[in-house]
Amino acid sequence: MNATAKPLLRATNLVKEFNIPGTGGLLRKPEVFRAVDDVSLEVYPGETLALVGESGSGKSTTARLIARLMSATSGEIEFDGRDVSQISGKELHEFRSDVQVIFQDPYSSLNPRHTVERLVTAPLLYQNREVPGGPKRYTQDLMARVGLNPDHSTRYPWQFSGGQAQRIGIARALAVRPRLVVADEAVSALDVSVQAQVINLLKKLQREEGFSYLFIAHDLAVVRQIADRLAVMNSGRIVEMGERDQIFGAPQDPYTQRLLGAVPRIRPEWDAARRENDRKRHLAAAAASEAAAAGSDPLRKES
Ligand SMILES: Nc1ncnc2c1ncn2[C@@H]1O[C@H](COP(=O)(O)OP(=O)(O)OP(=O)(O)O)[C@@H](O)[C@H]1O
Repeated sequence: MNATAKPLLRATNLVKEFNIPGTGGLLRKPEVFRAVDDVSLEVYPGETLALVGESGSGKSTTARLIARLMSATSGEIEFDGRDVSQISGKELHEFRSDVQVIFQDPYSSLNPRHTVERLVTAPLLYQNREVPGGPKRYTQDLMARVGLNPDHSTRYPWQFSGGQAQRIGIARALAVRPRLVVADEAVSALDVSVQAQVINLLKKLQREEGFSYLFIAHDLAVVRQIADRLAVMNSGRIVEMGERDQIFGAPQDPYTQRLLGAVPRIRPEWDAARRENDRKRHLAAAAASEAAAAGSDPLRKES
């Protein structure tokens, strides 16, 4: 990375703690679990920073803090030189044009009752922004850009395959011309061949638009194809950060060495439980995102 470039995003000493019910009976006090523990990172204009680590290492929570879908317990987030850690209302709306999220499961993050046209133009309409050329034309142009048939703009998400539905999610993220796209396991649910096509699409769109990615993934083969730099997370902390080739070629931290040496395998039943858990969390996050775009601040509702 160019040492003189200014970061687009800077997160400093981010901490997120969750209260979890205590074990051992009703009278036990809740315990505090620190999911994100003093995370600092920077994302530069036009680059892809991949956040990698095993399941539960805190990647998604970090992504949500950065996208302001969840409030941090402490720490700071600067976007384009401005502190956005505490913004709300109109400022938070504006921030949502700059930072968009693509979720893992398009079927649960896209409202099944809305047509592609409504889904794709909603972020603009929420922000009272004009839809250039009108909703239909704008949607169709975006659909063509993400490799979907523009004639299908009046269809619903469930009428598309998984890979196509994820392209709708990508089109929706692009509709507001963001400067940072947070891709949270955006290709993890797709078959390998579809995955490769969507990764190529994500790279092409970045070349065309010049935005940055914070790319959350546990699959190192995927990360290798897309990342410029990597930040490796373990138990809520970043244990190593650097250029992709340097980390893949000569990982320094023992955890990174283990991660690269043995991609963790999980039993199918655990995977199913994890996906269900993911699905619920993504639904909640998508609802929070829609509520935020619609004008209410989801952070106020958070316990
Ligand atoms: N709302 C919540 N309440 C309590 N604990 C949570 C909550 N969200 C996440 N966690 C916990 O925080 C830890 C980090 O979760 P996170 O989803 O950020 O990890 P991850 O690296 O993205 O893993 P995965 O790929 O499985 O989602 C996990 O132990 C998770 O169970």
